[in-house]
Amino acid sequence: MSLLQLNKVSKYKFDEEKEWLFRDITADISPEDHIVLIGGSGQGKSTLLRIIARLERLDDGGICLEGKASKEWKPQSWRKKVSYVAQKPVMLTGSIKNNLRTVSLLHDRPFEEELARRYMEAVGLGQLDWGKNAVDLSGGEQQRLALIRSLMLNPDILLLDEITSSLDPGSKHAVEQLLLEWVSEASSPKAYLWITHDVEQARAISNQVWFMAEGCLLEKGETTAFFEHPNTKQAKQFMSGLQTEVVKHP
Ligand SMILES: Nc1ncnc2c1ncn2[C@@H]1O[C@H](COP(=O)(O)OP(=O)(O)OP(=O)(O)O)[C@@H](O)[C@H]1O
Repeated sequence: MSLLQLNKVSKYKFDEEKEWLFRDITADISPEDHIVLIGGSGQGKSTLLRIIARLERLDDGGICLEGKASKEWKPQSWRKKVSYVAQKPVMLTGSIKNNLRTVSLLHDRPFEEELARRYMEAVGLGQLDWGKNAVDLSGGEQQRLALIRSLMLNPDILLLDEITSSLDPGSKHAVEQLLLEWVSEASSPKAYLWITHDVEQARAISNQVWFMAEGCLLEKGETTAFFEHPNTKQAKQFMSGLQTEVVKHP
């Protein structure tokens, strides 16, 4: 059963007249899909995530959630079910507590303080004073707070844009563990679509891979199969580039 469908989703580059950034992306997200979205820089991965989050418009094609076209959904109802965590987190004004509460209140959900404390502890933010101004947090602390804000909404699909890019290895591992627990302990199935450039992370946290190259979704497949036997020469080249990087920067 598919939860979200992308049907020929296409986007123009914004600085090039009528040149496609990507074209005809057709794919499904099912309730228990844990997908990593990988590909070279500038392929449009973040743009695709922002389109799915309805923060940017598409130029062609369509998206359905629960079988209903996006234009039939109010943006707020959509965002209760599909929550986006940006690579560069945007903090709401005021305290950490205000950040944790506001999103729940905006979406008509009660604020579950106990749960917020458990999530904060799980990602190593248990010691923070909730009265502290959120904009004064470090980049890595803001990334984790933004993630927890989204988890508090209990969405069906999380869209995660390189959310561990500013984190030390221990904090990165803690975030991965929290997300794995979140999907395994939830009372209803949870999906995520996670952009990462970290192959080890991709293998650890996904059961599906989407690979973007040459302006399209060139490969989709089960994680182990993709990493062991990529089908396209572009995916093989991409993976060998990553291995060279690992050798250069062990
Ligand atoms: N709204 C937009 N419309 C069209 N083009 C965009 C838009 N936003 C970004 N771009 C351009 O598209 C390209 C891809 O950007 P994007 O950040 O989506 O790629 P990415 O695959 O996520 O890259 P990276 O892995 O480096 O983060 C960039 O050249 C950017 O300038």
